Amino acid sequence: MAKPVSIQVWNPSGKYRVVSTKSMPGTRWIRLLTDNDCRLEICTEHKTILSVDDILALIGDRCDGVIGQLTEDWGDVLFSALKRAGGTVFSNMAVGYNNVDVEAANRNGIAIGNTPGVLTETTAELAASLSLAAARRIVEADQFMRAGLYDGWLPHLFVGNLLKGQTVGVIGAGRIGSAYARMMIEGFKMNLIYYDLYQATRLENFVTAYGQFLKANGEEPVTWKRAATMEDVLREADVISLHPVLDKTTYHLINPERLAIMKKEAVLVNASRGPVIDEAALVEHLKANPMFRVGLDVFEDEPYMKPGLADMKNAVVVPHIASASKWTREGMATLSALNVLVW
Ligand SMILES: NC(=O)c1ccc[n+]([C@@H]2O[C@H](COP(=O)([O-])OP(=O)(O)OC[C@H]3O[C@@H](n4cnc5c(N)ncnc54)[C@H](O)[C@@H]3O)[C@@H](O)[C@H]2O)c1
Ligand SMILES: O=C(O)[C@H](O)CO
Repeated sequence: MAKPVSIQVWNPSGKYRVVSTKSMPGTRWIRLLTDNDCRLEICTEHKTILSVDDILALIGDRCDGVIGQLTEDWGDVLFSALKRAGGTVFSNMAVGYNNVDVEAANRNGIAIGNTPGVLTETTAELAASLSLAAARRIVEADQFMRAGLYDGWLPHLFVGNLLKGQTVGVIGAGRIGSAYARMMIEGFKMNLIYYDLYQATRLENFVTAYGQFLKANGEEPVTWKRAATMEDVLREADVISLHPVLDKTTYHLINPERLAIMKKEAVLVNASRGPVIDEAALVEHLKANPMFRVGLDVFEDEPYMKPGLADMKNAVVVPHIASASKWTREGMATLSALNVLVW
């Protein structure tokens, strides 16, 4: 028997019972559900990551739909419990759904929702921020100032990488990868090399048109190249940002062999999913190559970092905040509620 978990109830007399495993930003999502005859139960347990048992207790004997989080393990146990409780929908408050066993959901007749689009620009902006922070050593320099170590301008102090005219590499040129590429191209006049299973035609057309615009204005045009292999991107790019989905084709996509072919002074950014990088191998690479820098929003064993990573000055690390703007998080919450309602 699962232990009961604490909840807050909205619209207690609502016909449909919807559970949200976390409180989410804004109030629009709550209004959407309560206006549509849902009794909403929001888990208020002081625990960052809920266990399968906690969620089983939340689902209980009768539940029409659940809004859940990327930190939860949505597999057969939860989907069959939701089905037994009369549920038809699980809405993941994230675009990435590697925490969801889609086959198990299908077997149990549960529809799945995710939240693409509303987080594209916010996530791309964080990837761009990490690119700059790593290239220009912002965090190291900030720590140096706060430690009272600055005693005057010096020619060698925190020398980093210039982006203008360099090559930005994107692996996974979908919504976020393409938005990030545009930011780096428009903002810093970088040339693009990308690898994806599919052609990013709109992105290519944008770079072509922007290159023509620059040329017409007497500036060096930017260029694009679709790489035949991921290795081509790793070899050629000065800044590489990872934006693929996490699945078995992208697990440890960055491994020791691929790290070894990257430029010694390259910047590597990951705002996709932690396991896309072999993080232990990355720590070794950072130790051996002090001019190689990374910006990481995601980690292989979240919330933990692999031993040694926190000590590396050439790593900028933030706690999975790429989609954390107010507008986006409220949008994700709204979309999560709508995904429940359409079912
Ligand atoms: N850090 C965060 O907070 C955060 C926020 C949003 C999204 N994400 C992650 O970013 C991912 C991408 O989101 P999106 O909205 O751009 O999705 P998307 O589906 O638009 O883009 C993913 C791209 O990856 C490509 N891809 C798939 N397998 C590949 C492979 N083996 N090699 C190269 N490319 C491959 C796809 O073809 C697609 O173009 C999500 O799945 C999620 O895991 C993380
Ligand atoms: O996949 C996602 O949406 C992120 O990791 C959180 O926004």
